Amino acid sequence: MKMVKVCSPGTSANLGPGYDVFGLALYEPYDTITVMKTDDSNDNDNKITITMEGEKCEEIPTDVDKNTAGVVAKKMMEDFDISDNIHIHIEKGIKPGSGLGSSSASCAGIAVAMNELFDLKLSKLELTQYASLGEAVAAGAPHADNVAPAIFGGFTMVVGYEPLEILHTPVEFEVLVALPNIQIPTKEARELVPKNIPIKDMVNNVGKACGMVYALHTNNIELFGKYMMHDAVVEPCRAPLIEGYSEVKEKVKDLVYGITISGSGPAIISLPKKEHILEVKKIFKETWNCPIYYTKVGPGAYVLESK
Ligand SMILES: Nc1ncnc2c1ncn2[C@@H]1O[C@H](COP(=O)(O)OP(=O)(O)O)[C@@H](O)[C@H]1O
Ligand SMILES: N[C@@H](CCOP(=O)(O)O)C(=O)O
Repeated sequence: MKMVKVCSPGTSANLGPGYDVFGLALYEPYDTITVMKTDDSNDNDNKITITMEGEKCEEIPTDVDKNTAGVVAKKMMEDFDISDNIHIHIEKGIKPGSGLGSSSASCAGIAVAMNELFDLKLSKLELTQYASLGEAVAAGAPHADNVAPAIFGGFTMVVGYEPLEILHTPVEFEVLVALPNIQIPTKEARELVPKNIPIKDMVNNVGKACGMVYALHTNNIELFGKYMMHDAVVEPCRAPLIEGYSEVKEKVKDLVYGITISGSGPAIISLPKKEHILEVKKIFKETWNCPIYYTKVGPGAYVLESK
């Protein structure tokens, strides 16, 4: 095999009270990652080269140690004694700094592509472990709540980091996502998260997060959305970064099942009530005049082509 092309989804992490734990894979937007064996060796005698096209790609480093895909590919090559030269091409469909797991789509996509190209036979958990190394470069911490759904698809919970433990539930529902035209680097947004929290906020978040899992397993989207809106810890610190968000949340709270900041923002994820979709879209458009994705929960990264 000489090349593999993978589709790697955008993801929405946290979902309110599930900071660094909950994540959802989306059908749209997505990145496409191609990795190919090459005979070229470049000036730095580096075995990996990277090119990019698409959403704001001019802002993303192509240096192997700074690009999230490069970091993951390099570590996999070291661990499996891979001596081929490779070239990675990323078609960026997810704007960086979006809150839709742009950096992690590249991490997850390259892990899946390398696994296929070199027939490594890694499990999804092992792929998630490799992919989270790339997140450390983008966000300053190897948080796995984006890479887990990007690999497993559906809804995922990172129930432990050391060792990494993921629980996965396939779910089916629609989401309406607004992507306001600002960029919020995850690294900076993580600095706003309080280092200590009052016990009552911890009790609130654990309670609401448990309620969301119960709601998923009893197919109760209404309950899931209701609890998703009640993060007492992280959302209050980040909401001021997104102009208009608090007002929009108030305006649409009865028109959707739930609404919250996606990841570290600025994307906003909502669970729409079918009969109010147009009204909610209009409110998003009037406030942010920005791209809107009406999509649904989707699969994890998958191979599009290999030859
Ligand atoms: N392959 C990549 N795709 C996207 N961003 C990358 C990539 N490699 C490095 N980065 C860096 O990661 C940061 C974007 O990640 P992040 O702030 O987590 O945004 P998002 O919420 O969209 O994932 C930017 O500084 C970007 O330059
Ligand atoms: N749990 C992380 C999730 C960041 O998601 P992203 O899509 O903004 O990268 C956080 O909230 O910092």
